[in-house]
Formats: sequence, C-alpha cells, structure tokens
Amino acid sequence: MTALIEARGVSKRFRQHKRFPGLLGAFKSLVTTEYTEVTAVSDIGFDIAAGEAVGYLGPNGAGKSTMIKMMTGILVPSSGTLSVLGRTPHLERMANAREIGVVFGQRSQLWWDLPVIDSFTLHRRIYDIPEARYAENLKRFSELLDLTPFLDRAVRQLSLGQRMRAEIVMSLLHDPKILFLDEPTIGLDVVAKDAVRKFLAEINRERGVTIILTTHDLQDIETICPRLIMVDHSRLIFDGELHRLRAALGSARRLTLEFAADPGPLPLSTATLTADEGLRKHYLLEREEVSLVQVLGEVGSDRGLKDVALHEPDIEEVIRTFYQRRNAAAVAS
Ligand SMILES: Nc1ncnc2c1ncn2[C@@H]1O[C@H](COP(=O)(O)OP(=O)(O)OP(=O)(O)O)[C@@H](O)[C@H]1O
Repeated sequence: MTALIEARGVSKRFRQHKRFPGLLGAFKSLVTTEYTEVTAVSDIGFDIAAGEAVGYLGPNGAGKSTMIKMMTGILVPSSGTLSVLGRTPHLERMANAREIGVVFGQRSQLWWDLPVIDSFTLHRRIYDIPEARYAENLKRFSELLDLTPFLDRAVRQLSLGQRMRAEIVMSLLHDPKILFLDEPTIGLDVVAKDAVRKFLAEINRERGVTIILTTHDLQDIETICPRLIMVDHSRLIFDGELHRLRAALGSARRLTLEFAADPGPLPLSTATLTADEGLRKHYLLEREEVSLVQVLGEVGSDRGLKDVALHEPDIEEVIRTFYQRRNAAAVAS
C-alpha cells in the first residue's frame, strides 16, 4: 500500500509580534520589533493511502488548519518533510493544485458577483477539463447535491448551505485524487450538513477520492471517516480507526430488548441491566468481546422477544472520554 500523503516530523512555527498589555502597551505593540514564536504543528508524522477518508481532529488552535495549508502547498513547513502525490506541495504548487481539491469552510473560492455556473465554467478553463467530462461531473454532482435550482444565481445571493454545496462541487469538477476540506459543515443547518456528509461519503466510496477533513462536528467523522488523526497543542495524540479508539476506551454499548409480554426478571451474565420497564429492558454491554448473538442466546427463544436495538457509544462520548483521560494523566504525572 503506497502512501499518497507522507508526513515525516513536520513542524510549523510562526513568528508573532509581541503584544504588550495596557494602552501604552498597545502603542508599543505597534512599533515593536520583538517577536514571540508560536509552534502550530510539532513533529507530526503519518501516511495516508489512496482511497482513505481521514478526519483531522483537535481543539481550537491545535494546528489543524496549518497542517491542511501545508499539505495544499499554501504554507511551507519549518522543518520535516511532506510529500503529497509524490511532490513537495509548496515547491510544486501548480502541479499539485491540478490533482487536489480544496474547500475552506470559512473562505469562498467562488466568484462572489458571478452566477455559480460562471465560476464553474472559469474553473473548467483554468483546469483545462475536457468538455464531456466537465458536463458529466457537473450533472452528477448537481443532482447529488441538488444544485440545479440555484446554478444561475449570483454567489452573494446564496445561503451558506447553498454556497458550501457549490464550493464542494467546484472542488471536484477536475477529478482531483485528494480532497482537503477545512470545516466543510461549519454553520450549516442539520439538513445541509446531512446532504454534504452523505455526498462526501459517496464520493469517497464510489470514486475513490481520498478525503482529509478537519471538523469540530464529530458526526462528520462518524459518517465520512473511518480513520481519525487527533492533535492537541500541535502534537499528534492518536492515529487510528474510530472503532479501535472505542474499543481502547472500553466504551460500553447499550442494548434494549423489547418483549411481547413481561418475561419477569432476566439476569444475564453477558450484560448489565440498567433499567427495567417491564416490556422493555435496558442493558450495558461492557465487554467488547461479548457479541449480540451471545446475549440473545442467553435470553433464549421462549421469552417472547419482539425487538432488539444495539447502540454504539456515540462519537462525542468517545472523544470526550479520550481527552478527559489524557488530561487526567497529564495532571497526575
Ligand atoms: N499566519 C499565522 N501567523 C501566526 N500565527 C498563526 C498563523 N496561523 C495560525 N497561527 C497560530 O497557530 C496555532 C494553530 O492555528 P490553526 O489555525 O492551525 O489551529 P486550528 O487547529 O485549525 O484551530 P481552529 O479549530 O480554531 O480552527 C494558533 O496558535 C494560531 O494562533
């Protein structure tokens, strides 16, 4: 499995003008030649293979956008090496741009005063996309993201959700191998978020487009990204599959059994009863190795079992637990 993206010991430090407190300090800050150094990305390393969908996660200021900007060639690493599709992104920005798509949730790449379709046409010319391929992609993506009703409207007249859908379509018209998205669902309503997530998951699955996205909305990860890279204070703290993080944290699954008639007390050795509503009983499956089949085997077939619902711990719970345990360990040491 060859990596499409390779990061080795990548760091990025920014120089920021030193700030001084108070009114006098404000004047001093304007003329000072003193700098402080901020480390935004610190010694990060990973490989991303073709066809993966990776969520890049971390608290505010952890260095997510900086890493995306380095991978797209906008920023230059202070140290370490970065290879995207076999190139050093900032040295071969133009060649890189032809093979990647980029969406920044907070910044538009569409022409503000032009109808959406005109931005797309310009994009086709800049990227020299063959006419037939352009038409095919435009039709397919417009259908999937329901763009047709506003293709002729000026970008400045669009709602945030409409604009974001248009941004994503434009980023994919030239068939990029990799799509980078920095907070693609920020500020969107529930319906628009859902449409964007399903679309990205489909593009990844159907076309094999490699996706790397940053987000604060963990549902984005849940729907699109089997793999998580987590950073905190500029450093990598987890790289692996979401289900492995779940398993490592021992997060319990919740099970609900519904019966046609009250089966009476039903103690199980494989699950812990948490609430008994008579016809409906709630359990926790604390051990990862216990399967649903085992539990149902223990319940037996003669108890009038009507329905079963198994809930994985939600991703918010898993990530919160992970950060809490890390912080607790840091305080203890
Ligand atoms: N151009 C810049 N000049 C100076 N400092 C910067 C610059 N860009 C980012 N930083 C600093 O680098 C750190 C990481 O910023 P970055 O935007 O990468 O974080 P982030 O994880 O994307 O945060 P958020 O979730 O808030 O978007 C922050 O301390 C930020 O102030």
